[in-house]
Amino acid sequence: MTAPEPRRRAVAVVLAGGIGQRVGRDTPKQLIEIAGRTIIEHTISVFDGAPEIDEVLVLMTPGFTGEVERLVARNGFTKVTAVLEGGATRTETTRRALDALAGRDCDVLLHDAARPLLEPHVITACVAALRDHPAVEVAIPSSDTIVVTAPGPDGETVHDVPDRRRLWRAQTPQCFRLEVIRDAYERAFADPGFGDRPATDDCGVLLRYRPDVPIRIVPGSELNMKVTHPVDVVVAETLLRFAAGSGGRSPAAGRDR
Ligand SMILES: Nc1ccn([C@@H]2O[C@H](COP(=O)(O)OP(=O)(O)OP(=O)(O)O)[C@@H](O)[C@H]2O)c(=O)n1
Ligand SMILES: C[C@](O)(CO)[C@H](O)COP(=O)(O)O
Repeated sequence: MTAPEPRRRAVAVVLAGGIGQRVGRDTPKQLIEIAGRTIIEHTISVFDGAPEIDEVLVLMTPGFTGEVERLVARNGFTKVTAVLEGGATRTETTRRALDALAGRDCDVLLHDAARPLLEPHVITACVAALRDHPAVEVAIPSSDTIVVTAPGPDGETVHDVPDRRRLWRAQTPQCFRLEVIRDAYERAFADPGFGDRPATDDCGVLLRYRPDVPIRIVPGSELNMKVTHPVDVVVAETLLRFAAGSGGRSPAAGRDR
């Protein structure tokens, strides 16, 4: 019997380079305090405490890296090796992270700082899936019907209603063998047409520039919401307090389509 291959080093990248325009506060939304800690502290804490994660890299909004370094020191997050400045878009922030890891032999888990409710079992499933798959996307089946629109004479009109059984909502982390996602990003940034259609996630960049690489789905969770709009701050706070008071029992249990 052959021994299983040792797993590669796993680096979590916390993407926190945004300003949180839609939440509309004076400071980046990842610095909003909910349930006793800032959003970014909740997020880093999940990775810092995950046995499968060897290292955490944080990309923060320019002007706020010192603030995050203070939070890292205050919490004693031992796996954080660097807090770097993010770029002007999420994609540029990802690229900076990938450049910082150039030449390393590792897997990378790219995660939105704005998803502070990530559950440890999802990280476990992602790292396990990376043993056999070069790319992994965390997603949940869509419980809403999704419609495709087209511009009509009086505004947007419904053009198509795709089969919901094949529709999923992408979350993060999105996880890759480093060399695979670095290659996709190099191709993307060399393509003058890359900016024509904004890339909203990293698996989308891989699909577009390395369509030969299959992307494996790992089930996410309704709990792993993204704090995007003002109401999400209230929802995330409620869920975090519930999770803290329920001994880890997930309020997302019982999800269905
Ligand atoms: N230049 C950017 C923009 C976004 N992000 C990060 O990507 C994640 C998802 O992005 P989003 O929710 O859109 O955050 P913001 O860009 O901050 O929000 P908004 O679009 O409302 O300004 C967030 O953790 C955000 O900090 C990033 O690292 N660098
Ligand atoms: C990556 C992502 O969270 C997957 O759902 C999402 O696309 C990020 O979008 P945003 O507009 O940058 O928040």
